[in-house]
Amino acid sequence: MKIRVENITKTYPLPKGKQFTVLKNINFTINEGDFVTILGESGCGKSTLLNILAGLLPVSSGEIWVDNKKIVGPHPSRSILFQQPNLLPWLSVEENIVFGCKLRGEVDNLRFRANQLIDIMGLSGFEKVYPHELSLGMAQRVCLARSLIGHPDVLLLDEPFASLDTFTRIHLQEELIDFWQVEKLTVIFVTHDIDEAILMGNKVILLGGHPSGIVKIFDIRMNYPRDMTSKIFFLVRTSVLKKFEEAFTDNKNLNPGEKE
Ligand SMILES: Nc1ncnc2c1ncn2[C@@H]1O[C@H](COP(=O)(O)OP(=O)(O)OP(=O)(O)O)[C@@H](O)[C@H]1O
Repeated sequence: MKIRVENITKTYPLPKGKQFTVLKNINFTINEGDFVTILGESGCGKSTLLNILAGLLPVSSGEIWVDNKKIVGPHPSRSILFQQPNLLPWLSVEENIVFGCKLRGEVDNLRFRANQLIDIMGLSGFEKVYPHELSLGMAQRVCLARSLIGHPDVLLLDEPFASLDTFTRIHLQEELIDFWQVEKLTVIFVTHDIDEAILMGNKVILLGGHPSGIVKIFDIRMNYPRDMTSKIFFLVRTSVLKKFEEAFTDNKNLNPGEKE
């Protein structure tokens, strides 16, 4: 399964007939099994791009293809995880995890799969617990389990660990990498954290400019698990930062809030 993003532009309507173009002429390809991180400064349109890939937002122009099918809306084969946990408060941990599958009637092996994920996510013993009794990190693990239970082909994550403490974040980053390697998922992960982008992605798509375009796509050829203190990590980080600074300098005369 291959995702082709062909020349997409996204313009938001503003009051008084004005428009704001956030993304312009975006082209890239994601291969099956890639772990792609989308990196860029706050407000550059990362969430917009992810929501478009999820089929939750329409493009203004351009097309996105999954194999030979055009994305025209959301689909269970593309699962999305947001920054803040969004569990249903009246359902327990296990009920939250299986909720979407039950709704779609995908009940084969559901309990087995739920138990597997509960185990992998370190939630054993918390199956009957309700969301208000969970820490933020645990709630996000439940959301991750919920987004994985339907065997999605593509997992889309919007800064999923940004609000977590350092230790929980490191733990969940490791778990996600392990899961991606075992299940051979395609992952698209939005972050504004350069270290997280390089730590996790085999490809880093750097966004920049106003409106945002692709500054560069980096192939990160480092083995997993990656070591942030290694020399190679430092060198990759430096080259990503350099590109980001070049893009920023190229655009510095533009007003970041420029509206059309
Ligand atoms: N519905 C909307 N209408 C108008 N403008 C919007 C809308 N949604 C987002 N924007 C604007 O589009 C730009 C990009 O927003 P987006 O949330 O995609 O950026 P981001 O890179 O994900 O930011 P962050 O890292 O802070 O989450 C911002 O300037 C935002 O204000």
